[in-house]
Amino acid sequence: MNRAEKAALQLRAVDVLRMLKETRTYDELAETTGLPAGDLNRYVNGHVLPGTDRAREVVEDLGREALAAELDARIAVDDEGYVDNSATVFDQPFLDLAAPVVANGFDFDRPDVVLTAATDGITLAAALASYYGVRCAYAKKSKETAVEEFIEARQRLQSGIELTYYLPASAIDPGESVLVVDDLIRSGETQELLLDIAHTAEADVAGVFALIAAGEDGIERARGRTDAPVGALTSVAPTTGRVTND
Ligand SMILES: O=P(O)(O)OC[C@H]1O[C@H](OP(=O)(O)OP(=O)(O)O)[C@H](O)[C@@H]1O
Ligand SMILES: Nc1ncnc2[nH]cnc12
Repeated sequence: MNRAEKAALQLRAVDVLRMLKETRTYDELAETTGLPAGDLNRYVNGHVLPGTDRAREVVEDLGREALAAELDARIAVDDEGYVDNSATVFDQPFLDLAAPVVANGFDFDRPDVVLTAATDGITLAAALASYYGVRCAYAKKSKETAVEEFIEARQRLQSGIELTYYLPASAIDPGESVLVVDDLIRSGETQELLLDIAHTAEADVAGVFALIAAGEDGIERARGRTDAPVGALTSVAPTTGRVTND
């Protein structure tokens, strides 16, 4: 690891600790991390940087587990298994703090573009794009006025309804690397449409990520479409109720 990579890892660890500190006292943070409260205080306040080994532990293992627990505490699941994750997707500062943990915990290569589907994936995609310092793009269910050329992806859903997503063709250049993200993956149909868009754009796929997997079908479906890493931070049981897709 060269000096710059070491510094980047140390700074990411500080980001993770700051995210965890949002909802904890220093004593609680010491309990979560197994690190002394005094050291944690110095890291969080930016007076001292954690050593490389500590930084790696914080970023790769601890951060991911703690973030998953934080996410679980923020989501509500109704009796048919539908997820209300407004407390997460409406909280941009939380997602900004989550981004380094996601980026480092899932082995994604740094993309050129983070791609999602409007609407609920947008804040997560923005947080990851900002973390990587790259563009964020979102496909929509309608064509934006004044855009001349679109990439379209259409699919007939399990429900029988046809769904089309449109992305301005200028959003992704051939040969660019795309990280496909969404707040939630259930059937995987939305992610598949986004992967179709990446394919039409002649882009490479850096990975597929969702904050929440409702069942395993969507993750498996995405894995069938790419060799890049595919993952979700947490999972809930699949829906039991009527399947809707508006
Ligand atoms: O894996 P899937 O079965 O495709 O489901 C996941 C998709 O469903 C939700 O979006 P929705 O279509 O409800 O649109 P919204 O983001 O505008 O709410 C969610 O934000 C994902 O994009
Ligand atoms: N909020 C949600 N919960 C579970 N499955 C879904 N599929 C689409 N939106 C969903």
